[in-house]
Amino acid sequence: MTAAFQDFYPDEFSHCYGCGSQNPQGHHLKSYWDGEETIARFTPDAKYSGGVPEHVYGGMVASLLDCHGTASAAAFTYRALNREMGDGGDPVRFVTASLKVDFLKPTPMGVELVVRGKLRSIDGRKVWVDLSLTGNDGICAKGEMLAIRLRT
Ligand SMILES: CCCCC/C=C\C/C=C\C/C=C\C/C=C\CCCC(=O)SCCNC(=O)CCNC(=O)[C@H](O)C(C)(C)COP(=O)(O)OP(=O)(O)OC[C@H]1O[C@@H](n2cnc3c(N)ncnc32)[C@H](O)[C@@H]1OP(=O)(O)O
Repeated sequence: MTAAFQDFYPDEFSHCYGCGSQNPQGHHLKSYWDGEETIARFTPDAKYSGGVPEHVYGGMVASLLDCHGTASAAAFTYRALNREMGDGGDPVRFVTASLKVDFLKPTPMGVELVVRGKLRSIDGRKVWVDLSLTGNDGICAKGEMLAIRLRT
């Protein structure tokens, strides 16, 4: 089975509520390559409802974009450096500096959501990632992330 980007986070940095393997209460989001883009799939539990039970609340949408975006920034950088995650070299780790979310329409509850990441540009430690979240009827939210590579 293909490893997710988050599977390469060391345990001590894997406590993120959205994507950390060491957080038993967390969502454990997993991100993968999909050609030149990245992809993650997630079906929120019914308790993450918005104003009505049929819709997912905006914080969950932002959280999915956030965690998928930072993982994608790392993946895009490894690929740009012609490296593989877990290659034993200097780790490439990112945190979110800025995340803009446009909520285009309500995000449906009870269906698998698909989060996609596309590299816009890399400039030194700064990586811009374009994000989208799709429900069963098209794109519900778009995101623009600036991720910053942590100094090692
Ligand atoms: C943040 C905690 C650090 C501890 C985490 C430790 C380890 C993490 C390890 C691995 C990560 C692995 C997995 C990630 C897991 C989950 C991630 C989930 C996603 C998140 O949930 S993550 C949490 C939310 N996230 C934060 O909690 C960040 C708080 N923040 C900071 O920790 C600093 O702010 C930082 C590091 C971002 C930058 O600090 P810094 O000192 O390294 O760099 P500096 O300030 O020099 O910025 C360098 C260049 O970025 C430009 N720049 C910076 N910020 C900008 C902004 N907002 N808008 C436009 N441009 C900006 C500057 O203008 C400059 O540009 P230029 O080079 O052109 O001058």
